[in-house]
Amino acid sequence: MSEALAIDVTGLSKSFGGTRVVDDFDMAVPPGRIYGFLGPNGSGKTTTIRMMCGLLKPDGGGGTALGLDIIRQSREIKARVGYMTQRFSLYGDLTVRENLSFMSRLHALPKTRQVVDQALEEYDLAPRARQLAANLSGGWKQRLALAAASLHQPGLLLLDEPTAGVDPKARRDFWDRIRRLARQGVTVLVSTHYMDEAVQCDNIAFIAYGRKLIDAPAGEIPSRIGLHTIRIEGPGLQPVYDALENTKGVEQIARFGAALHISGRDRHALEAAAAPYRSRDGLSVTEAKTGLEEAFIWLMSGAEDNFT
Ligand SMILES: Nc1ncnc2c1ncn2[C@@H]1O[C@H](COP(=O)(O)OP(=O)(O)OP(=O)(O)O)[C@@H](O)[C@H]1O
Repeated sequence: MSEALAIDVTGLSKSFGGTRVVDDFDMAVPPGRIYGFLGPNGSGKTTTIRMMCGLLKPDGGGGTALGLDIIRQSREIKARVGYMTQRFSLYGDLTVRENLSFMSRLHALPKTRQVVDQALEEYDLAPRARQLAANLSGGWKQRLALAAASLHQPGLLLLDEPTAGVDPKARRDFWDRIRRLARQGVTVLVSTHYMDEAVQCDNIAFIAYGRKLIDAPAGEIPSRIGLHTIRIEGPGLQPVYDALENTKGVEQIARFGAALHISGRDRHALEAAAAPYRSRDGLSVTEAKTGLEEAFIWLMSGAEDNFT
């Protein structure tokens, strides 16, 4: 069935200088999915993504990307991958049009002018066609980078923290475009540290110290971990924070604006920890839905405890 999957890899491993940075990694991604990769710095997200797309040879394991063997057919896969990094990787001293024309030639696309005109139109870049790329704002730079990365109509799009430092509206526009590409069948792999990028993904793989700790639809992650959360809201929360930090049943405590979110896997112990505050004047104690953010903070600190 591997033809039907955009990515189908098993047992991938990679070491650098004797240190194993990816260990026994499996993944199956259907086409048209937006897959987010989260995890601490240096946990192996980029290395994993690069191996899955034939950009880096694994030491062990194997599989297919777009139905092609990631080791033997890496050259063919590379031609069908679009790559966008968080750094602006185009030429600042070329215009928007010149950058796209350059990319078109790099991919040896027929009818460069037509392809470039179409991309300028599709990405609303036509009014800026003659502007130097260096002079574009952050949001427009990312839009140009996405237009350039998808010019050759790749089946796989790799995004490395694509909207870092971009304003909220430009982020929203950017993600609308990513979803449009996914609807057209493009499989998107995103490595990110940003919660607002993570929530845009269909599935999320959480990677720590080279191992995949969870791989699930974004909405299912909190329940898969089995984390419960209680919200305590009101004035003067610092003493409450200090007391709950060391209370049995409270595995995690985090500030959310003017509230505290306490989380733990043992619901009864968590409720018992919060109980004394229910009767405190001015405090409101309510059950809250565990969000992705709490789930990731929990996964992240668990990974630190287990692997460092
Ligand atoms: N070409 C390389 N040579 C040597 N070490 C490398 C190489 N590429 C990555 N590493 C090391 O492998 C580890 C994993 O790196 P990787 O970039 O895959 O992590 P990451 O999860 O993407 O990190 P970040 O979130 O910081 O981008 C790091 O310790 C990194 O320094």
